[in-house]
Amino acid sequence: MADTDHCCSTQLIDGDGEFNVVGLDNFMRTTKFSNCGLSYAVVAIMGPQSSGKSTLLNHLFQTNFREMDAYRGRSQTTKGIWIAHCVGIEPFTIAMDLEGTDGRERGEDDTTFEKQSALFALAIADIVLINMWCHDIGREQAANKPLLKTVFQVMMRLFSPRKTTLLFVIRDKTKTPLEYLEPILREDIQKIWNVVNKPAAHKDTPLSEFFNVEVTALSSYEEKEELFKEQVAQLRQRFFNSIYPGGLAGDRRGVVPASGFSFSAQQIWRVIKENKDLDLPAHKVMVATVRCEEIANEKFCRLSSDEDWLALEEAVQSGSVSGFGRRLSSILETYFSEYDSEATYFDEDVRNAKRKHLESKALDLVHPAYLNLLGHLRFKALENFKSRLEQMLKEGEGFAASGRACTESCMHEFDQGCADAAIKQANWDASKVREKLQRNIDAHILSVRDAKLSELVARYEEKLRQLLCEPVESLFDAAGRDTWASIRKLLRRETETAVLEFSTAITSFELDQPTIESMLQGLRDYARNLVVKKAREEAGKVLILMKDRFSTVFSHDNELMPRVWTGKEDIKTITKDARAASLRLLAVMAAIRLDEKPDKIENIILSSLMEGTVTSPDPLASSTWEEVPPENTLITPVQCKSLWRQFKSETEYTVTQAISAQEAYKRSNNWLPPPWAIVAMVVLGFNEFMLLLRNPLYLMFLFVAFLLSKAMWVQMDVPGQFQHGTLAGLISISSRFLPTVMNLLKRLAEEAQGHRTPESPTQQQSSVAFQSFRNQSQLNPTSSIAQSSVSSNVSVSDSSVEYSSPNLMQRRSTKVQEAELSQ
Ligand SMILES: Nc1nc2c(ncn2[C@@H]2O[C@H](COP(=O)(O)OP(=O)(O)OP(=O)(O)O)[C@@H](O)[C@H]2O)c(=O)[nH]1
Repeated sequence: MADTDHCCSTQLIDGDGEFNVVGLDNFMRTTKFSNCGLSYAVVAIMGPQSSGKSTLLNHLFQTNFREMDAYRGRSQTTKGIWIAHCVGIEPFTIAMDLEGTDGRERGEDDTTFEKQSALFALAIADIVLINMWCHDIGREQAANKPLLKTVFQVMMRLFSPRKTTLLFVIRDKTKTPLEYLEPILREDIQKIWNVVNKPAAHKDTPLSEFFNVEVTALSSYEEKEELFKEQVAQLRQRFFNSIYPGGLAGDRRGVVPASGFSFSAQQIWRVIKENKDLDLPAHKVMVATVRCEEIANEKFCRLSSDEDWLALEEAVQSGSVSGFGRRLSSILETYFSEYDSEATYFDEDVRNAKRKHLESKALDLVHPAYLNLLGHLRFKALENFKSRLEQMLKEGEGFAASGRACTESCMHEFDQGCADAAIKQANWDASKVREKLQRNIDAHILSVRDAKLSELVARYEEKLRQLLCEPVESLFDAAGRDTWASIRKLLRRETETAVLEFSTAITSFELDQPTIESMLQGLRDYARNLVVKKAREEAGKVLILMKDRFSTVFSHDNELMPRVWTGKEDIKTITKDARAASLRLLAVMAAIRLDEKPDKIENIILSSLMEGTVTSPDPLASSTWEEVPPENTLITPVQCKSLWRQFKSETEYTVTQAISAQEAYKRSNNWLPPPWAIVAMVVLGFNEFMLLLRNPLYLMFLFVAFLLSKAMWVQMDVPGQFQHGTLAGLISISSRFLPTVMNLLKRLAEEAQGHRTPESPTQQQSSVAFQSFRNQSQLNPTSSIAQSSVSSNVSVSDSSVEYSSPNLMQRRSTKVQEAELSQ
């Protein structure tokens, strides 16, 4: 199919009824017809074949429709329907040249091209020129009669006619003036209208309801060409501003916007060809629907690939973007307003519905970026909150006040960010993200608060631990009647001080009263548990403590001086006292008495174990103490009993040792021979005694020997050495002094012989050792005594050393040494 047979005209529908979509689109593009909106008019011409239709259009609108060559005779030249742009006429006007009618009636068959094209022209055109020969007016067999009948009949098939202007152009007018011709023509038209079959709804509808009838007459183009052109030029003027009120098509209805013209024309022709009724209002809605959708889709596609939008979307991926809302609003506005301007002339309801759809799609497209941005804003606000809170807390601000201030500032910043991100086209709701931020902030505050409070609690717990543990341990070490009272007092004092300080420290957290109470109670419980734990620890080593107590009492006198078992001591009483002291310690350790409730544990223990009072039933044959709840019991009565047995068996050795030491001491002090031996010595040695008295040299020798013996006696602590038995004493003394004495005697012998030989290295060493010992003795006269005292005490408390812990041993040794040194 040829698109453009003439340079400016386009075949819209060919002789076979094929619609030239490409040609029409090309026409619309080249003439920029699509941009005309509603400001355009369509002028169609119909009439008998070779009645000069193309000639008239060409002269009227400066178009170039093909005309018949007059010299080649009358034959049909125009096939199908052609269109052309009427250059120079405002508004944009399209001329439509229809194939000529053949002047014969074809019955009621609507499928002929003649009727189809007539219906198409009536549905599309605002003005229809009916070309007719002047001599046909008033004639019964006029060629235009079937044409008019066709026009009126098809008009009935349009549900809502467009009020088309029918401009009757009388060709080859005679001298008869138009004033005479027009009424005859109108009468002819009315007659035809009257006989046309009309639907019941339009039975009495006047012609004027459907048509504006205008009549004009032109002289013959062939015979009076100049006059013809003059009249055509005048007629042309009537097509200027034809669509405005008062114009040829001033009261037209149901115009399809120019951008929908192509689609509309195609659809109309399709419906006509399918021989269906042409519901113009429905068609208009359909055209609007299709076109608005097309426009909306096109806008959406362009928005999706808009460079500004893509840049914005990318920027939002990596962080917050300032001015997001303003920039996005502007981008969206561009496409929405383009849609509005392009769809403005389409059916309002359809247009609005499609706009909403476009908005919804566009907003769906950009909404993720908005959410992304809100995510950044939320993250940023939360991070700012964290750092600000930390800073304020570092500066010493109160916790709750800092939390409030930081929350307020960060939420305000977030709100500002949201306002900046908001777009004009939608009322996006940031409240969910805001709530999430608030939740995040609250959770952070809570976690920081918990951490700070835990830190504070730990600090006070550590403080309590330091204030309570050692003093409590020390009180247990010195366990006595007042131990638990002292512990209670200590616990109360330190706990209340700590609680007071702690409650002041947590004021800035502005906690609710129940929480404060629970925390303070927690601290009190902690302190109490510390003491309980310590008490359990000490109770766990009660046997050692008892033995330690026993040793302390047993091995020291009332002035805490180490005992020397001289034989005068009442070991039985001392043992009893020491055991009683140990049992009192056991009684102290047997139960926790933090609640100041009196009990009879000490009485029970002392009477049952110490005094051996037998009562029935045995108060110690139980696993609970009377008046003491099980959780406060540290050592059950039964355990006390078994501990006592173990204690007694383990301390027995100490007592035995003490008795042995006492007997040894007695033996070592009783060194004089028996009286009968002394008498025998005096009787038998009388002569020798007298010899000594008579010889002063012997007397002097005896005196010197006595002094030396005495010195050695004292120096070597001979009685002390013999405390452990005679043999041990002899070995100890001989091992210490024999080499020295031997050397001394050797030297004396050598000197007596007068042979002074050089000293051997061994002799030199011995001499130096002897000298050092003497010096030491002179410098620290007590050291040897102290040494011997310590060794004696260690021997007494052997058993206690065996069971005591190292520090206890050290403590004991130190105590003993100190006491001895001060002595
Ligand atoms: N008598 C007379 N002849 C005319 C007039 N105008 C044009 N013609 C002649 O009529 C013949 C047909 O002219 P067209 O303009 O081709 O007529 P048409 O109606 O377009 O023809 P089809 O499209 O084939 O139906 C030509 O030879 C014209 O010169 C006129 O006003 N009077």
